[in-house]
Amino acid sequence: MQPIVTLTDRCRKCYSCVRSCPVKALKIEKTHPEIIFDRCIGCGNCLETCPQKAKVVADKVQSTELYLSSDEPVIAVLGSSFPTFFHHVSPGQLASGLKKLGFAEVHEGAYGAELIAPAYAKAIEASSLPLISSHCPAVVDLIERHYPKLIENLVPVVSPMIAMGRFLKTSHSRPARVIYISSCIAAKFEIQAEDATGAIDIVLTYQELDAMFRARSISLPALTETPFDGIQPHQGRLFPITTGSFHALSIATDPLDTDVVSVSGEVNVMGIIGDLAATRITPRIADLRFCYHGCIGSPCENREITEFFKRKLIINHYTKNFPYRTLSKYTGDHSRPDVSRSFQSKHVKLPTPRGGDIKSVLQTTNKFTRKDELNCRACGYKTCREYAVAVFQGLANLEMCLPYNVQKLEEDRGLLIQKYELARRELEKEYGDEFIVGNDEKTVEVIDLIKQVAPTPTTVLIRGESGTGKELAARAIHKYSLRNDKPLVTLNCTTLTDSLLESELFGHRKGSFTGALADKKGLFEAADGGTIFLDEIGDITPKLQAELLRVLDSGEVRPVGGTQPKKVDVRLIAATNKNLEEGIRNNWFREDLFYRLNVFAITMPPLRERMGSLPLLVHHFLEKARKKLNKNIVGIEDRAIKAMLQYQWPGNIREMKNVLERAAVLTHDELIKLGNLPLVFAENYADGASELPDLRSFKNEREPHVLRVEKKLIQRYLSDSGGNVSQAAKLANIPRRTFYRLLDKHGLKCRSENTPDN
Ligand SMILES: Nc1ncnc2c1ncn2[C@@H]1O[C@H](COP(=O)(O)OP(=O)(O)OP(=O)(O)O)[C@@H](O)[C@H]1O
Repeated sequence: MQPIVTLTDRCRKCYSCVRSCPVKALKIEKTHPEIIFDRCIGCGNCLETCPQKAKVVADKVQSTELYLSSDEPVIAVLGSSFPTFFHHVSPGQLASGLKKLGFAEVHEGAYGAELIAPAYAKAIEASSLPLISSHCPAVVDLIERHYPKLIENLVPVVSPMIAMGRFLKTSHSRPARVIYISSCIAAKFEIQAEDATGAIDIVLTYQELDAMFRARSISLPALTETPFDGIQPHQGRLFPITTGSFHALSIATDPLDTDVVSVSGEVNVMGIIGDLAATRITPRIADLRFCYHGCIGSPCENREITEFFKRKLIINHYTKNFPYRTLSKYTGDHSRPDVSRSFQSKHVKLPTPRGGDIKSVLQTTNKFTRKDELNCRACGYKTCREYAVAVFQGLANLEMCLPYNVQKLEEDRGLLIQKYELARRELEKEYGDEFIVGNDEKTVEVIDLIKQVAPTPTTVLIRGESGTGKELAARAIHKYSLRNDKPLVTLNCTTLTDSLLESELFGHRKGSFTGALADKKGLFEAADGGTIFLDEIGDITPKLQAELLRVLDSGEVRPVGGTQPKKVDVRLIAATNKNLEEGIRNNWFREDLFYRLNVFAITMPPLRERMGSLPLLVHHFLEKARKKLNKNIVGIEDRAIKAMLQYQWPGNIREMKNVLERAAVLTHDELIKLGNLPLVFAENYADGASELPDLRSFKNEREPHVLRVEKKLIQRYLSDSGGNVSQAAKLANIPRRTFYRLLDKHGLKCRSENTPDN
């Protein structure tokens, strides 16, 4: 497992980590920036700067506990900055706490600096090249991964931590585990490096150790002191503070000496590395530490006290004496461990952009001239060009450019407003100011019910066959309710899958399922204060039925993947053309939900039961068609209305609306004629004509017969021509276009220009 992990659900893509990463070791994935460990130097900046704490140190407490519960002795080594983190207790109390946790021995890591000091002296003596200290693992990684040219300048010696590990492991006759406790994130990476593996088993942070004490209810201030077990360090204790490494490593310095430089902190280190790489400077030794103020300034250090106080604590610790009972195995005539180390290039070359590549990325993000390059750094890169290179190399993506995104959002917003406006106009056309048209007994009854229930908060279940005006009724209820200044949100439950429907209704939290890229409000929330209309309620699954029932009972919605419920004030209107009672009997609809919905039921009568309103409806729909088609239609002939009255309508009013719209399209007159209606009307009309004495006239009676003969003739020509329309038209001696018109008029189709199917 890598030492740093990303908690993707916490990430809010603010790019703080990208901004703070000195080597741009982050690749932007869909939901979060992911660390590219081949480039990462383990400086821990991303941990420190993430406002959401989405980047965290991989937990090593569990693996430590596992070692502690094994038969092997486990040795604790306290990093040299430990007095700054555990400054409220004495070193002896800390040692007692560690023993209570089960550690067999406690050592000071500062001794490691003393172990490597002679090797440093030798290296400095022998080298003709400017040397770079190799005790800071972040600096080593920086050189190995990003400045391989400087590898030969690294002091070929391990860090104090690895020296300690090697020392302890070689001093033990039987296998022992070594846990190093420090504030250094890079140390967690260092123990995985090929040339350093095996010396240290786990690097724990001070915070992790503190958590172990708390988990076991060990109160350090209440403990009596226990002596340390290793060799007591001296000047090594100064190692964590700036320039302290000179004392610790016995490097002679003089303030006037430009041959020895000591630098700490990212900006200074990056600067000096640049100078060294460009051979602008050639000191004898450059002592570099990536953290500001040295090892007491690392990301996992105690942030509650200042660096000045920490420095004082380290110096106090250096001058103080505390109990040590050095085990004999460490004092004997043992050999010093091998502290040599080699380094290799771990540089991964990224693709280099060519001439036009950068320009094309810049242009994609609306940067056409130098002036357009704002270099605002919101993406995390210093300049737009640096960012464009990162996009080209696949590290960054276009979404990261804030000015581009703002502009895009503005444009999208404009487009959405346009689309919304179009959709609104369409709805307006469809339902608009329209109220339920009709003066027959059943329609009047329905209108009365609507007027009664509308101003109340009662849930309404609208039932009726397809196209009988259920949605129209729902809109009327909302319109006449006290909520009409708030939204009416409608949803057709058949159009979505179960899971999408759930998230559509109740919303979802980011990451709750694939594709949930951000938090989303559900329709219940969108309808807060208003009305929600759930059409085709009979189509929702039992799981969703249960959830809906819960919402209706509690008045609270819980987004998918969320834990916090939210109160909503929504009036529910549901509609269905299904037989819900049958659903209860056959177990596809919950009885409790049915009663919850069926508080007030309105059944929309089918058209066949509203024939008294047919003339009114006809005029209403013709008026709509007139507006829609922008055609001057003044009315409809009596015969057509009578034919419509005679027709055996199913229940669907929409069908009648469509018949009239089609007629309005076909007519060349200002008047809709019987002939403009589908043939079946004329045929029916003829069959029932005897019942309509006032319509008897030669002309009226002749028309349906003529139509029938016309249809038969067309069918015969088609059959004689083997279904070929051009040939059929020739046989009939009429233009092809006229033949096609006749086919359309009689509802005839030619099978791929072959045989008629009617
Ligand atoms: N009484 C009426 N007055 C005016 N227009 C009506 C009437 N009844 C239905 N309509 C019109 O018929 C069409 C179908 O109505 P609506 O969509 O409300 O029916 P529905 O029962 O909800 O249909 P579905 O079952 O297909 O969802 C709409 O264009 C509507 O305006």
